[in-house]
Amino acid sequence: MPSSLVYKRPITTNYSFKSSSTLSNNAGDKKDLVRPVAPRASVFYKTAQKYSLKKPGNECLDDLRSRLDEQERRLGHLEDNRKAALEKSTLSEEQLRNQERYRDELEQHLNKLLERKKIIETSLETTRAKYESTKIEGTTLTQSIREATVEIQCLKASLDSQQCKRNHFEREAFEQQQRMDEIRKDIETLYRSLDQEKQIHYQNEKNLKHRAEAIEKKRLELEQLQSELEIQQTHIKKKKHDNEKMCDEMKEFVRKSKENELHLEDIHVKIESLLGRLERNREKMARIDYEIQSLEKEKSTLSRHNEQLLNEERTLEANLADVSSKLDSLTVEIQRLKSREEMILNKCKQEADYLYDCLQDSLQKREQLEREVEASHQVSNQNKERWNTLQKQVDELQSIISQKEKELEQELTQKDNLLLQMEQIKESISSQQQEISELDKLCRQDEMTRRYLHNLVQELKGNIRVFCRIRPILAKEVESMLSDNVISDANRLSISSASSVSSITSSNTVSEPQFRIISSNSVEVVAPQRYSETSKSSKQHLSKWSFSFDRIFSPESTQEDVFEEISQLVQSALDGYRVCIFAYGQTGSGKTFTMLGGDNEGESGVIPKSMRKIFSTAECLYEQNWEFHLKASFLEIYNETIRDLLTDQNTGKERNYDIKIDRLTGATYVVGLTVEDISTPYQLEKLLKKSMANRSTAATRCNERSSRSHSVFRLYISGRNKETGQERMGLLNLIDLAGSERLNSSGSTGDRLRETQHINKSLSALGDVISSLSNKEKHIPYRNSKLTYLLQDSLGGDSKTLMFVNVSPTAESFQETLCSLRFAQKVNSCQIGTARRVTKVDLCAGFFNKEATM
Ligand SMILES: Nc1ncnc2c1ncn2[C@@H]1O[C@H](COP(=O)(O)OP(=O)(O)OP(=O)(O)O)[C@@H](O)[C@H]1O
Repeated sequence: MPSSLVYKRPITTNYSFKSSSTLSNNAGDKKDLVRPVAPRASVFYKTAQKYSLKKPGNECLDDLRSRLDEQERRLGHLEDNRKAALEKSTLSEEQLRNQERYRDELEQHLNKLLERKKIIETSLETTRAKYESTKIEGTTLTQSIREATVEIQCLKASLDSQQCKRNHFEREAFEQQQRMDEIRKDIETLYRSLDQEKQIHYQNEKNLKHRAEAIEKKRLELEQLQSELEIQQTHIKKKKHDNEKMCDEMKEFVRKSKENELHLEDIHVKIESLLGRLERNREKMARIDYEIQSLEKEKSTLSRHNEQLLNEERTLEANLADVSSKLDSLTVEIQRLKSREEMILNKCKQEADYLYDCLQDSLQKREQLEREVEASHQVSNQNKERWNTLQKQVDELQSIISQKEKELEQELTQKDNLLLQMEQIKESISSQQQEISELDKLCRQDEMTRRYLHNLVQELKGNIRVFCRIRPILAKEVESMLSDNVISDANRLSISSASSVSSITSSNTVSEPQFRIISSNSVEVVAPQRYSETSKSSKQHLSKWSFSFDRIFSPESTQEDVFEEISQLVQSALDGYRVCIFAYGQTGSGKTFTMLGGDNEGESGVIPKSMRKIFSTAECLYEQNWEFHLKASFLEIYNETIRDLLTDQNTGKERNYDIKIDRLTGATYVVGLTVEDISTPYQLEKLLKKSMANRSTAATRCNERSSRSHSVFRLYISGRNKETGQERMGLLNLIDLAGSERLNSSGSTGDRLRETQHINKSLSALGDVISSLSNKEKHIPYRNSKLTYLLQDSLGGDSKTLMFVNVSPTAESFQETLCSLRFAQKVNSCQIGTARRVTKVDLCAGFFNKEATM
């Protein structure tokens, strides 16, 4: 509380609120509300200070005063605000609400003040009571109290006046509120009307635009129609001849023009309605212009639009005038076309007359045609008769067809029967196939029995057999006979080939020996005259000898005949036997020819033919699951020395090949000898050529190609049955022995003599071995020669041996022929045990391993 409190006393008598209209003008009179500080009050306050009136009642009064001042200020402020609100016609509701709030607050404050006044009154009464109770206080104090009560009364009066003011203010506020509401409503209506006007304006604008667009479209349509009219005009000009079409088009055009007229009338009506609307819009726009100045611009634009529309209307009217003028011209054209149509009608009448004449002619023609039809009826009757005959033929053909169909059915049934038969045949074929397979099995069994029987036959025939082959007289031998006057006429000789003579006629028996073949195994040899004379002189009286062998081949016998007989032996080698075939005879008797063959084609000998037989049989047996492997070696024994005919290293120096015997198997083998695998006949041919090239030959007096050595071809055959597991080990020895002539007849000396001695020694050793075997001696002299030692495993009880005794038919060779035949006779009389098949022991493998490694 300030020490000098300023009290602003309100006017109690002359204070009154001015009206809102006057308030604004008398804003400066607000100062009148503040009055100078009353001297009595200051005295009161001074006395109050003096008496230290710092009591609750004084404080409240001060507080009340300050509040009253504050209220006065607020009221003044409110007054100012109200004036401002009044000045501002667009006072917001918020402000009004604030004012109302302020008014409410003021009311509340007034209520509070009244309450506090009551409180203060009560407090004053209490203080008064206190004053009275204390009595200490002076009369001034009571006076002051009275003044205070006066003051309070003043305050009450001021409060009353304030209440009056408040009521007046409230009334003013209510009136203001009412005015404000009215203003607000007016503003709202103004806004609404503005919006409506805007909408109407926009709508009018849109309508105007639409109308303008429609007018534009119509204008374009009119232009298009105009162009169409022009096109139609040109079309009419071009197609004058087509009247009907033109008329239609014209009608169409007229119709369209009428439609256009109607369209134009519609447009006129629309334009009129638009004008009415425009008028209304103008009125509206005038009203809007009156109300809103901003719409004036739009009004001007609308007026411009109106002007444009008016212009368009004028142009449309002008177009319409053009169209109407064109219509007039078109009507003129139509009239012209009508006149043309009349002309055409006249022409048509003329044509009708012409056609009538033509009709008359056609009637005449018709009568003529009717006559022709009658004639054709007659023809058709004839055709009917013909048709009937054809029908009969057709019936006959149908009967034939039905007959054929029956035949076809029969054939079909036959076909079915045949099919059934085929099925039966198929079944029988399958059964036959089964039978064939069974027969195959039987065949294999038969093959087994065949081998057994073949072996038995071989055994019955004897394990060593002798075939005698008499070679023919050679061409060169005939020439020498002629030159020597041994024979006088060459025509008596039957020449079988360029190089040989097959036979000599009986009249020639004087000078040449004769071989009279009694049967297939016996031959009678008649000595030549020369030999008979010498034998008489030497007291030998025999002139003919008979010999029996297993088979005798005449000079006419071919290589095939010979091989046919020995092929069974070759088969034995495949069956697992050891077979030994050798050719014996003097030089030039045909040993090499028999074993290897001649120079000409078709003269292949035993060795190549045996190989072919073995290959073909091996192939056949392959089907019975037999697999064969062949290996071959080729050697010669020359002067008791072994030479490898398959080696490439013939340096000229003789290498000593030793013959060994495998103790386990009894097989002989040559240590270090070449053994080659043979899988094709070509390989064998190559091998034979190579061996022939390596074979040593030397010309002798007897035969310029005489071989002076024994050649031994050994073929090792190992076979195995994949199915049964059976194994067979065969060995085929094919030996071309050296010439067996005696020393006296060969006339050899030196090296040739030594060769002959070795040959004779080995051949006599062979004879000894055979005779020992035949005599079943304990000791068989195999070791006496390299040949017998080598053939130890193939000459004996376990092997099959065949000896060819080759003889020459010449008189010069007769002595040697006799010797050979005698030797062969001895061999043929030998019985050398039973052959045994090698099945388990790998004889060939023993040969291969040892011969190849040592
Ligand atoms: N059966 C035959 N048919 C035709 N010509 C044969 C016949 N046998 C042998 N010759 C011919 O007789 C000649 C002598 O035959 P080959 O050379 O075979 O006798 P060889 O006994 O082998 O003599 P060597 O002991 O000297 O070898 C050959 O020219 C041969 O062509």
